[in-house]
Amino acid sequence: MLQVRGLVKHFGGVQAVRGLSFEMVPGECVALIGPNGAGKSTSFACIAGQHALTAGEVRWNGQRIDGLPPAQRLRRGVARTFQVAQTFEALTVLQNLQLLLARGLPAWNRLDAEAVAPARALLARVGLQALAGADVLGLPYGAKKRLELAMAVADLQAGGPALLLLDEPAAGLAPQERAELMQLVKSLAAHGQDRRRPEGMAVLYTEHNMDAVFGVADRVLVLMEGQLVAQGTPAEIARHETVLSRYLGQSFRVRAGHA
Ligand SMILES: Nc1ncnc2c1ncn2[C@@H]1O[C@H](COP(=O)(O)OP(=O)(O)OP(=O)(O)O)[C@@H](O)[C@H]1O
Repeated sequence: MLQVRGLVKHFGGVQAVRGLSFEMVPGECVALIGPNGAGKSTSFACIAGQHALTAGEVRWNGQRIDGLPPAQRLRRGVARTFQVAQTFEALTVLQNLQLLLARGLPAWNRLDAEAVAPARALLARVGLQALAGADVLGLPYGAKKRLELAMAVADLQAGGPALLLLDEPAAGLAPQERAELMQLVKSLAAHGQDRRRPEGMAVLYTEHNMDAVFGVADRVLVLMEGQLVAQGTPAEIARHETVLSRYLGQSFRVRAGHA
């Protein structure tokens, strides 16, 4: 279980996050939304370990993870994607994944034998099997976003409860590609990457595009001015007066499917 308690983050005099608390469990897909400057990125970065907290704590399975370096967070089953894919562009899609699964360059010589089967399985899971041999450099943007996701999941191969943190996973995608990628995200939350995680994984993502929230997330957290003003199912959030009047607006209220 992820437990965020009383998370506060100040940048000098700027109170970016002012006491955020929530919990989530594996199998849940939770979206963190809110207007520009609401504190989404800062909250995400605090949970993902990029920023030290001003106050509060972040626990995963009962243990504090705020302040832990990335390698230790990964060992506890906490991985994240970055908006800009951190790939080796001169290598193929398959080689990038093999490299991650073999845990780094010193293992390069034994890559083929040990990591090719899990790398291929993961590529199939994210719908990239046809591009396994393609160089990352020339990959279409949508495929890069899928590879980004696969690489974050590859970090979680060890098994055990997993938390996947996704920073705007579908940013920059056209509507059809966005919808397909978000269904993949939802499926990873519900079912995990393979049979070793039947309970699924906890997936927390930030998002600006409401199509990637409603119809995808199990639960939505709405931040405004650094505070959680609402949380609930998409249907509850779509009816929430404060959220509608201060963020989503009248046009959202009347759009078919969201009301
Ligand atoms: N590194 C920083 N130094 C100083 N102030 C910052 C820093 N990062 C964020 N802030 C401020 O903290 C507040 C929250 O910003 P944050 O980027 O977390 O909001 P957001 O909800 O992610 O916004 P957006 O949707 O525009 O990305 C803003 O007032 C922002 O200017």
